[in-house]
Amino acid sequence: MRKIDVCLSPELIHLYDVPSLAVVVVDIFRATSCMVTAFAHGAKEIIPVEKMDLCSAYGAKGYLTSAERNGVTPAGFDFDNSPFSYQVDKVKGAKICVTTTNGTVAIRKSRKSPALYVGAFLNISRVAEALKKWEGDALIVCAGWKGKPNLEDTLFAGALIDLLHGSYHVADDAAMMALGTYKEASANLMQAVKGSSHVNRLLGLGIEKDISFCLERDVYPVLPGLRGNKLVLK
Ligand SMILES: O=C(O)[C@H](CS(=O)(=O)O)OP(=O)(O)O
Repeated sequence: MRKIDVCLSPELIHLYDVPSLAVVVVDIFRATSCMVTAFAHGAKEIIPVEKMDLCSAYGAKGYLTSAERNGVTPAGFDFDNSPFSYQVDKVKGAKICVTTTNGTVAIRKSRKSPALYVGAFLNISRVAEALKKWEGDALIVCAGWKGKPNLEDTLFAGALIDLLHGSYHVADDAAMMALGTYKEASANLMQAVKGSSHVNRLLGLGIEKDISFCLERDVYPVLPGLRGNKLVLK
């Protein structure tokens, strides 16, 4: 049977043979939740970049721009890092360039995967369907926070592995840990993330509604994936 593993932080990605694996990149709070929301509202493509000046350069070429560092958006960009900001008409048909603290770093480090998908609770069943069709092994890459693992991305990894029961074997301890953590928390994810470092940071910014929205399951049946340097709908 195929194997599925979890990379708990992009800092650990050198331990995995990414070019041979389908990869699901996840940054629940909030980059991949925003990307899924943007595609569900009609975005045509999203270019993830690591540097803010490159994001601005895409703006000069006609892209809408989204930037965030430490939860805050500097002046001069079109979107912040809230999924609610993408639920607007101007997203329809838009080409968007995005840079965030953690999520876009995880995507760049995973880009050699032959099948890279963007995952969130918002589209988790759609991602599971794609992995069921993939014929090889798979890896869930958690964006974490500045190189450290985090709870919410680990919970997503466990939830996805749970959905793939019978299709994939758990490959290693990180995947076992994610699955066990999710099973313990699944009855009330909001309760489970209370007190976690990322939730505390976001609460400090006054954005509690983002937290509960990003934990909702299967709101948007869309599957963003990487083609070249762009995320597009698969
Ligand atoms: O805006 C977010 O949710 C985070 C900000 S921070 O890293 O927690 O300060 O960025 P993301 O890249 O989406 O993790």
